[in-house]
Amino acid sequence: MCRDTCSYCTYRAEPGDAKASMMPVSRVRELLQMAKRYRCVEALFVTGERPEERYPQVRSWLLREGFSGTAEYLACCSQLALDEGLFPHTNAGNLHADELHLLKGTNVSLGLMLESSSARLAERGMPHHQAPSKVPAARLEVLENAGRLRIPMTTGILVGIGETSEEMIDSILAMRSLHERYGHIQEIILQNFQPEPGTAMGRRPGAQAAYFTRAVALARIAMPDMNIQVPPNLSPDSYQDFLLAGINDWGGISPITPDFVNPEFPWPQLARVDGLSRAAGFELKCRFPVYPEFAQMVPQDLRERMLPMQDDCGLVREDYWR
Ligand SMILES: O=c1nc2n(C[C@H](O)[C@H](O)[C@H](O)CO)c3cc(O)ccc3cc-2c(=O)[nH]1
Ligand SMILES: C[C@H]1O[C@@H](n2cnc3c(N)ncnc32)[C@H](O)[C@@H]1O
Ligand code: MET
Ligand code: SF4
Repeated sequence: MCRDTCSYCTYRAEPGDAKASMMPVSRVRELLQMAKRYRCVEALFVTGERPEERYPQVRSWLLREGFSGTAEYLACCSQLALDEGLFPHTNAGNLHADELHLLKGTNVSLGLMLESSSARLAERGMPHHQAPSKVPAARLEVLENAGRLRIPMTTGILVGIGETSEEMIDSILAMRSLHERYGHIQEIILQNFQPEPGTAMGRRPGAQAAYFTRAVALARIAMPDMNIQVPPNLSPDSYQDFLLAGINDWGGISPITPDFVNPEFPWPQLARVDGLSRAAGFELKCRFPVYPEFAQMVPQDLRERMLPMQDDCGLVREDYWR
């Protein structure tokens, strides 16, 4: 559940919908244990935006479980992940500075998509009209607070939701400026919009492949040293285009859970991603949810947990699982 209503989102639910529930902590623990058995490294926590502000049912559920809000619940889940030997990365939308500070204690990095720097997309008839958290000034403020708190951040844009190409370019430059000011953007995701059945934008065309690939190339040209990710499940036929355009990251692939944000898009086989990356001249490696060059921003107790699994480059040791 979520206090926002983005026109492209199939993830959010209203109380009473079949899929509307917060995952009980016991279920979270179960999934984490399964994830460890499947050799996962990262636990990605994603929630709606402050659902307790909109729905009393959510607030009472959280209180019954012993949490003052979604952020406390996520801090608890993140600690469980650490206890099971996984490394948490949380994206709960806009968080207050005290909540960012709380989650920095258990997360090696946090995520918040800028989506777009265009305020026009929040006007009537546009995808963010009913999503106050997606007003660019609000998102930029959270990303700046994260910079002041020295939290390694993953951000990104959603491409093809009705922005003009000028607005798409401005969004790339806005992310670059953030990083120039605070030096905390560890990674940028370029996510292509895919229409989800049943949503307000369900009958719109998805991001055009050529336009999206050009956005990727522009991001690479604007930020030669940035880590740039395209999720592999949303464009299964264009891997080599993205590699040529300049990405160096495929994001997470889960062996145990679907992509709850785009449930129609199955995760690819690792062997296929590996094979296509290799054919384009790249080597697929396993990373932690914090890039090595940002690890010094991570609290020392968390950093120490990574040490036994790390190779000389700060990536996950190839022989760790043998
Ligand atoms: O590296 C990240 N990947 C994130 N991803 C990317 C994910 O790995 C997938 O590649 C895409 O969601 C594909 O739909 C998310 C996926 C979700 O299903 C929901 C939220 C996110 C948010 C992040 C994030 O904060 N950081
Ligand atoms: C978790 C992230 O998933 C993205 N997201 C939400 N809905 C969609 C969709 N229909 N298609 C592609 N990406 C989407 C947003 O960018 C959000 O921040
Ligand atoms: N609700 C948050 C956001 O839109 C987290 C991901 S969307 C499922 O930023
Ligand atoms: S994309 Fe995130 S903020 Fe928007 S409705 Fe979905 S869960 Fe809420």
